[in-house]
Amino acid sequence: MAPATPSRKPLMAGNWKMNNNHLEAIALVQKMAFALKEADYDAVDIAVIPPFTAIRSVQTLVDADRLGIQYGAQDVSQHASGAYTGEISASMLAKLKCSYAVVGHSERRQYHAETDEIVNAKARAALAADISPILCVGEGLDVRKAGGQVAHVLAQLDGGLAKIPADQVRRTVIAYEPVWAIGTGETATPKDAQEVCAAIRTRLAELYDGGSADEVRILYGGSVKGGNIAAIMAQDDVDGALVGGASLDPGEFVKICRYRDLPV
Ligand SMILES: O=C[C@H](O)COP(=O)(O)O
Repeated sequence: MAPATPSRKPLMAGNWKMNNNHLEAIALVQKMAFALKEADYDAVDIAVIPPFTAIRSVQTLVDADRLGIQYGAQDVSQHASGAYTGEISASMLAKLKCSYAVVGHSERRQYHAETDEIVNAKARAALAADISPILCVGEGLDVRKAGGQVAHVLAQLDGGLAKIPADQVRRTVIAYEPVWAIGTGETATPKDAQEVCAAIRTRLAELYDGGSADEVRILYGGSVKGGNIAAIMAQDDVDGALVGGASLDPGEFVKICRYRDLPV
């Protein structure tokens, strides 16, 4: 597919998962902000995805210091409001000025039995609140070994994007995260990542149109670190990364954001 265009500004999103209380979150964002320069924000969208309990603290810090760091949530309810104990609605996240909500992360699919239908409802709830969903897709090791990764991922994509119109898909971010590469130290090769990300973009063009497909950012996730990000970002259809473990280390995450300075 076509190489990245200026309309696809790269996105580096740090998914902290269940790490960092609100005080630790403030300290981590302060360290990142101290290291990041204006030119970094110009080149790349940089986001942190803290636990719900830390979002308000991150917002306060970002607002007070006028930081260029964006932020989002790790999940969002499919419901608008009501008797859903423990859930957080998209409008609540919008009130905290979240730019993103991760939906369908493999850990949610695996430990909370989230289906493509639920993931789709969450993505639509986020979009209705003007929040960009980061829709995660990815195959397990058994599927990869059988060579079924593209079919598996495209089925998740079709399900996750159901009833989302073209004007909204442009604001959606897709994250390709092979489950076998998450937190394992195993990274997909750049070629593996490109194969699936290119297939995702081709499917977007089939479901919508070439223009929309060209605008959607497709991230890679799975053991991304400073040592492998440059080669991953050199792939035509990879527009950024959803970073887990390495995003907890401000020095490493800033290095990832500055992938252009690293050798491929
Ligand atoms: O959301 C992030 C991904 O699950 C990747 O996590 P990881 O970088 O720790 O492998």
